[in-house]
Amino acid sequence: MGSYRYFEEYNQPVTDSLTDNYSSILKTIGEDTEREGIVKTPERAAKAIQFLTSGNCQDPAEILRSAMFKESYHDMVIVKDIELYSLCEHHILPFFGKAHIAYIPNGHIVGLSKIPRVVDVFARRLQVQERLTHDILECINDTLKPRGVAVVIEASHMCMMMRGVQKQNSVTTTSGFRGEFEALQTRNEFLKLISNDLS
Ligand SMILES: Nc1nc2c(ncn2[C@@H]2O[C@H](COP(=O)(O)OP(=O)(O)OP(=O)(O)O)[C@@H](O)[C@H]2O)c(=O)[nH]1
Ligand SMILES: [Zn+2]
Repeated sequence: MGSYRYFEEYNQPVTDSLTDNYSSILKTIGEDTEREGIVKTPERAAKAIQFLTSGNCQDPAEILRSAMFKESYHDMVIVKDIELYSLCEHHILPFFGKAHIAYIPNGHIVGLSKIPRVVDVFARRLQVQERLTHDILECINDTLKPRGVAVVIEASHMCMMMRGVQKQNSVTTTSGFRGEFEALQTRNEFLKLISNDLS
């Protein structure tokens, strides 16, 4: 691990406050908060939601800057099939899927693991898929200043599956392109490579 500090500990006053709130939610939906299986649930949920929103207090640009290396390689770098789990800001229900990210270096490459870490920082916030896509795109563009950057996210939304419209198989795709990926040929090369079509 580089010098950057990732999520390590829960904030006790925040945990206490969330625990009280989850306890009243459970009572409101008719649960007995003293029964064995549930007695510790408010605290567990308090910790879970802190972890799932921990990206709010992390700086993704700092993560990238912590592992940027001077290098003359100037062809496409693709990290694909990065699994992501986020929470939709409308229902606080999960959406999950994959991110595919590419950039074309402009004097600097970045430590490969830092790309999924940036995805996690933006995913661990209340999000919509469109903003998540652009957050990742702009962060890599502004920090690494590559010749181009591309982000594609494919995700399923639990708020459309477990409730509401109840569609189990729909997948939402969002994308963003900057710099050299705005040219059709480069963009198509990236899209072909992430589609597993290597012919
Ligand atoms: N654009 C976008 N919409 C999202 C995302 N996540 C959830 N939504 C949508 O947010 C919308 C909120 O609409 P509302 O009509 O206020 O909420 P609702 O009554 O719960 O809507 P239904 O889900 O249709 O029952 C819904 O259409 C959701 O499908 C996202 O990442 N991007
Ligand atoms: Zn939702």
